[in-house]
Order: sequence, then C-alpha cells, then structure tokens
Amino acid sequence: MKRKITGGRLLDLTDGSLTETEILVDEDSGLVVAIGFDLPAADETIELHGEVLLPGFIDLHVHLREPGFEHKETIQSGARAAAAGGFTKIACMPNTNPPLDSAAKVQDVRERAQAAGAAGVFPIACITEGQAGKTLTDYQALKEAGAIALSDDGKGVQDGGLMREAFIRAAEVGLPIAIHAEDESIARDGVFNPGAAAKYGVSVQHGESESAMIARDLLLAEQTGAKLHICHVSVEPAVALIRWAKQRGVRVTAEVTPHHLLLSEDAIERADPVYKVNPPLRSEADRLACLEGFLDGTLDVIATDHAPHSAEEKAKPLSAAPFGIVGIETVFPLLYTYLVETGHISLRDLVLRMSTRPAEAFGLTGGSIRVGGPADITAVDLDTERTIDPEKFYSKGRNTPFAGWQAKGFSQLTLFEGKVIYKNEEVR
Ligand SMILES: NC(=O)N[C@@H](CC(=O)O)C(=O)O
Ligand SMILES: [Zn+2]
Repeated sequence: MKRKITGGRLLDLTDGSLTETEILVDEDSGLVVAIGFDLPAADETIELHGEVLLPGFIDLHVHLREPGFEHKETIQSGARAAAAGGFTKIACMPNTNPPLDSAAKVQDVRERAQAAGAAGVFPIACITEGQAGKTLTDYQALKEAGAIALSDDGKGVQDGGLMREAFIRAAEVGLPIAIHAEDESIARDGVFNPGAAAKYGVSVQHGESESAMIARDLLLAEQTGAKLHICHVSVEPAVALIRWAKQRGVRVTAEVTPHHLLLSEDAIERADPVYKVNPPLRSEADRLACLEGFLDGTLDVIATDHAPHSAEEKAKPLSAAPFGIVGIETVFPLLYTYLVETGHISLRDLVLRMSTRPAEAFGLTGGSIRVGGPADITAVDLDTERTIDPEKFYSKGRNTPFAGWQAKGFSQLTLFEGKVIYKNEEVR
C-alpha cells in the first residue's frame, strides 16, 4: 500500500530551508520510497495545504502507566496522544505497577504497544529491582527483551556505591542510564522551590537535591565510561556541571522539559497541584540557565516527562497530590510559538532537538525524512493559532498548566511507519 503526500513543504535539516515537494511512502515496508515531483502512482493521496513536513518527533521520557495505573493512561491512550502531538517514537518509563524490572515485563509492554500500533514504544527498564534502590536488575536480559535504557525514574538511586556498580554493568552491555537526580536526604518531602513554597506554605524541595546527584553521577560515569542521560534538568548548577562534564569528555546527554523552559515558580498563580511537578518549577534564573543550556547544546534534547494523573488525584491538597504534568500533545506548538516565533531558536534547531538528537541519544532509527528511512512523518500547521484545551487531549491526563495558552504549530497529520495515525484532528 503506497501513499503520496502532496502540498506540503519539507524542512531541510541541513540549512533550514522549506521546499514544496511530494513524498511517497510504503505502508508495507514502513519506509519512505521517494521524495520529489513526478513520483510513481500511489494507492492513496493525502493533500496538504502548505503544512511543514517534519520527521516524527521522538520523546525519550514518557509515562504510559500500564501496567497498574490504567486510570491515568494506557499504552494505547498514550501512544495515540503521542501521534496527536506529532510523535512517532516514545520511550516509556518503568515506574508502573509492577515496575518494569524483568525481561518478561519489558517484553509484555512491547507486545501491548505493538497491538496498539499508534507509535513506536521503547521501554526503559529499572536500574534496580522494584525501583527499590537495593539490588541491580539483569541488564543483559533486559536489553535482550528490548529495553533501550535503564532508569529508576521517579526516584533517584540513593546508594552511590550501588550506582557505581550499575554504571559498570550498563557499560558492559551498552545501555545508557537515564537518571532521575534527587538526593532524598536533601529533597525530603519538598513540594515547591523555595519562593513558591514560602508563598503557598508547603515544604521546600531544594535544587541541590538535583545538582548534587548529577555531580555524583557525572563523576561515576566518567570513571566507568558509561553512557549517562540526565532527565529533566531544572537548575542552573546542573547545567553548569553538565557543561563542565562535556568539556571533559564524559559520555553524557541531557534533556529539558517544555515546562522548565517556559515556566518558573513565579508562574504558579494559585495553590493548584497542576503546577506540582518533579523536579519543581524553579527560579527565573534557573529557567534562564536551562534555556541558555538548551540553546548552546549543553542540554541536548527536549523530553516532555509526560506524567498523566487523574483529575481526582490532582484535586487533592498540594502536599498530597502527585507530581506531574502532561506534555506530549502540546510541546511542539508551545515551543514553536514561544521559542521559535520569538526568535530564540530556529525551526530547524527545534526539530533537531525533538527528533534527530533524541534518536541519536538512544540509538533509534528516524530523526530525518529521507528515501529508505522510516516513514515516520508529521505535518504541522505553522499559521493557525489555537487555544490549548485539555478536554480535547487524547491522553487520559489533563494536568497541564498551559490550558488556555494560545499556540501555533499543531500537527495536522502523523504517519507512523507509513500508516496514517492522526489526520484532521482524529486519531485512527
Ligand atoms: N515528573 C513527575 O513529576 N512525575 C513523574 C515521575 C518523574 O518523572 O519524576 C511521574 O511518574 O508522575
Ligand atoms: Zn523523573
């Protein structure tokens, strides 16, 4: 089954130019067959009207909640939400119930994702059994089952000696370790950054809980030669440490979320758990340092840390509500509108950081549109402004502080392996 996309403009990732062209994809092979005009006939033609054709976005940090928390999200609802957001590949975190700490559990998620079929789903497996921080999991077996990285996301590994051993074993099998950096002896049960904590009368989560653990793990990664990926960087010293480590040749990549780039604790308008996320929204100086680090490449990729929770859970008091913000359906329009249109970054660079660099960081295919490459494509409308309305999300989670924001750049079409997953605001 061959499909032709006409009327779109292809972004050239080498020079950032936009060129009108047609793309022929094959659903059977899942690959791009041809790009240009006068293409061979197709079984189906999809007509666009000037939308920009981009390689499907790749999110290295998504919480799909299945198994165990299906009321928050399922693999299917999360993968469909991803397609609506222009994503074709997502890496899912193992803080499910039970956590993904065995080959069988990783295999099970892959099979469920295959059945859902809406996006490529790549499980990240636990660093330690049950994410309990005591005993390492079997990295070789997890890799063979299809895990693409290791993480105890949601929790930092408190024991530095155990973490050193984790890096050694991960390096042996060639898996990156993605860290949720949080020293619990510093973080305690902190909810907000100091400014917002004082304002709303909740406990403080100090930024050093993050930067101190990042420092530890950069040093351990350097000594062991392991590949380290740092999740959701949010504070200035963390950016400085990663910049320093990269200069020393440490094998490190780092991600920043849309909420840490666009919001500081000053954006918290009321005592509402919709602003409660881990790591917390930080100071304006931290936000600017993250933006600077993102622009200069210290922070390599955008990851959403899409963390869906139910309305009931998020309606609890600030101190009791769970941490998390959803992001997969709004990240591109938000960053296009508030970083590209405002002149901070080019469209090309944003796409590199949402597709190409994530693919490179975790060794995935994709990240570009080329003949012979995967037919993972999204077409975005850069002209029409819309209001973000969580009620329209495909995700079960509506917990976003960006509700009511105006943005351009919503996806109009998403193809995964040549199949139409999202079109005319409908997921197939
Ligand atoms: N980021 C969050 O605030 N929450 C995440 C866990 C995590 O990524 O730390 C979740 O699983 O809900
Ligand atoms: Zn985390």
